[in-house]
Amino acid sequence: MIAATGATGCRNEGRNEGRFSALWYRVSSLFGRKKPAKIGSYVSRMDSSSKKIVTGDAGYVLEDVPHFSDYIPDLPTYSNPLQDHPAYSVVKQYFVHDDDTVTQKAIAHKNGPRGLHFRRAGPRQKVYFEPDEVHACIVTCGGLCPGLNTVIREIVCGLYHMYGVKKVLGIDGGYKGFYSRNTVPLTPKVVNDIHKRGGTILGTTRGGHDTSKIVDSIQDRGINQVYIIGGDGTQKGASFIFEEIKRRGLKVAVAGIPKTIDNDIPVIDRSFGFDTAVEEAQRAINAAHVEAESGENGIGLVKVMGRYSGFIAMYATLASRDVDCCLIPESPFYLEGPCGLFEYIERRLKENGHMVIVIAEGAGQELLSESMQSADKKDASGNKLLRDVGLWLSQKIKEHFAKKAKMIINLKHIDPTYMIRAVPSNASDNVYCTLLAQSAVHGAMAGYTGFTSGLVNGRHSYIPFYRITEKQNNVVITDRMWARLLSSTNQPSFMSAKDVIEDKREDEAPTRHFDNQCNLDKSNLVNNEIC
Ligand SMILES: Nc1ncnc2c1ncn2[C@@H]1O[C@H](COP(=O)(O)OP(=O)(O)OP(=O)(O)O)[C@@H](O)[C@H]1O
Ligand SMILES: O=P(O)(O)OC[C@H]1O[C@](O)(CO)[C@@H](O)[C@@H]1O
Ligand SMILES: [Mg+2]
Repeated sequence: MIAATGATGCRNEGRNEGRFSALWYRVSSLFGRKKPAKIGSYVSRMDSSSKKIVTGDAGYVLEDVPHFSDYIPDLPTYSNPLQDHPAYSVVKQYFVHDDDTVTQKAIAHKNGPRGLHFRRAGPRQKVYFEPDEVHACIVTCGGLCPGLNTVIREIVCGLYHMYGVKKVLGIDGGYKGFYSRNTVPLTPKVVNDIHKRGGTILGTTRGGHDTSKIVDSIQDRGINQVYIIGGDGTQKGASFIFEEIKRRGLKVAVAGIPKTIDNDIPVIDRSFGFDTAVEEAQRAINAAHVEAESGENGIGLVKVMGRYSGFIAMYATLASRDVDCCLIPESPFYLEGPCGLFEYIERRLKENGHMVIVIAEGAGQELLSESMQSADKKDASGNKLLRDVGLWLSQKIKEHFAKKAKMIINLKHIDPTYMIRAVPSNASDNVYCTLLAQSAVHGAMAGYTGFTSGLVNGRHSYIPFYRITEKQNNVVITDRMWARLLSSTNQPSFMSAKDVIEDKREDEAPTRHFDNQCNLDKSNLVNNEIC
C-alpha cells in the first residue's frame, strides 16, 4: 500500500466522505491497474501515461486532472469553509457540481461529436485540507509578464480570506530558489499593494530546474500546496515536479498558472498580461505613426515580443489601424523582388507618404541566419536566443532605399519590447489574474493536483499539464484572423498559392489526427477562431 509520507503526512482523523469513489477510477499507474470502469453512461480510464480520460455519450470526452484520491487512498475530507463565509453563504449554487465540465470546442455541428471537455474550475463542497494544515508556496519562473504580482496577491488573499490559510511562502527567484535561495513569508498585508507594480516581487529566473532537489525542498519544508506561475517551460517543469511528488506518494497539490506574454500556451483562450501587452504596444505604434507621418517618406518600425508566436504583433496591428505591414514568425517573408517587402514599402510610400511596420522579434530569423554568421546561442532554459530583427530590418531597408531605390526615407526604429512586459496589468488582466489565482486555490484545496488553471471558451477550467505542454499556440496564417489582418493592412501575404495549399495540408494533418479524439487541434486556436 502507498501511504502519504514526508512532512505533510497522511492524516486520517477526519471523515472520509468516499468522495468520487463512485465516479472516478482512482488508481494511479503506481497500482498498475488499468481496467476501465463503467459508471452510468461514462467510462473512465487511466491510460499508460496516467491520463484520466472519461468518455460519455455522443462522443463526449473529459480529459480530467489528477486528484489525491488517484494515488493516496482513504484521505479524510472536510466541509468547505466557504459554506459559512458571509460573502458566499447567500450565493446559490456557489459550489461547482462534480459533473460540470467545460467544452473545448465552442462551435458545434448538428451531428458532430460532443467533443473534448475539461473539468470546470471553482470551489467544491468538500476539501482535502484543514486550514491550519496547509503550507503553501508560490514561485514565478521565466520572463516577466504584466499581472504576475496580481496572481501572487490573489493566491495569498484567496488562501487567507476564503480558506483561513495562514502559512504561505514565496520562493525567491524561480525554480532554483527552492534549493538555493531564501523564502519570503507572504501575508495579505505584505502583498496588499503589489498588483500596482510591474514585475514579480518574488523575482524570476530561467534554468535551474532540478526536479529532485525541488521536491526534496518541498518535502523538507513541509509544503503541501505548490503554486507555479510561468510559461510553457515552467509548466513542463511543474509537470515533472507533480510526477515526482506522486511517485513519492506525497499529499502535495501542484497547481500551475499559465503565464506568457507571447500567448503561446495552447488550449486557453488567452494568457494573462496579453491584453495589457497589446495595449502597451499601441503606445509604441502611435509614436511610430506620429514620427512616420511627420517625416519625408517616413517609416516607423516597431519591434514587439513574440519568440515563436506573433499574437502581440497581430493584435496590436488589428487594434491600431495605423499599421501597414505586420511581420510574424509564422509567416515567412522576403525582401527583394515582386511582391517582396521592399516593393510594398516603395508602393506604400508613393501612395501614402509614410508607413508603419510592426515586427515580432521571432519573425524573419531564417533571413538573419543567412546574412549573419552567429552560433546558435541559448538562454539558461534552453530557449534559442534570437538575433535582433528590428535592427537588421532597419539596416536592410535603409540600404535598399539608399542604393537601389534611390529614395530619401526617414526610418525610425522603436523597440519597446521590455517596456511592454514590465508594466503592471490593466483592469481586464487584473480581473483575469484574480479569477485564475482563485481557481487554482479552489482546485488545490479540493485535492486536485497536476493541473493548470485556465480560461477555456470563457469558463475557468482545470487542464492537465500534458495538454498545456504538448504543443505551442501559434497564429495560423491560413485562418480567419490572419486573413482579417491582411485585408486591413493590405500587405502582401508573401505566400504563393502553392505555399497556401501546403500550409493548409500541414495544418489539416494534426486536425485530422485529433478529429478522432474530438477536434482538439483547431479549437486550441481560440484567438484565430473568433468569427
Ligand atoms: N523541459 C523542461 N523541463 C523542466 N523544466 C523546464 C523545461 N523547460 C523549462 N524549464 C524550466 O522552467 C523555467 C522557465 O522556463 P523558460 O525560461 O523557458 O520560461 P517559460 O516558463 O517558458 O516562460 P516564458 O517563455 O513565457 O518566458 C526555468 O527555470 C526552466 O529551467
Ligand atoms: O530577455 P529575456 O528575459 O530572456 O526574455 C525574452 C523572451 O521572453 C519572452 O517575453 C517570453 O518568452 C519572449 O517573447 C522573449 O524572447
Ligand atoms: Mg517559454
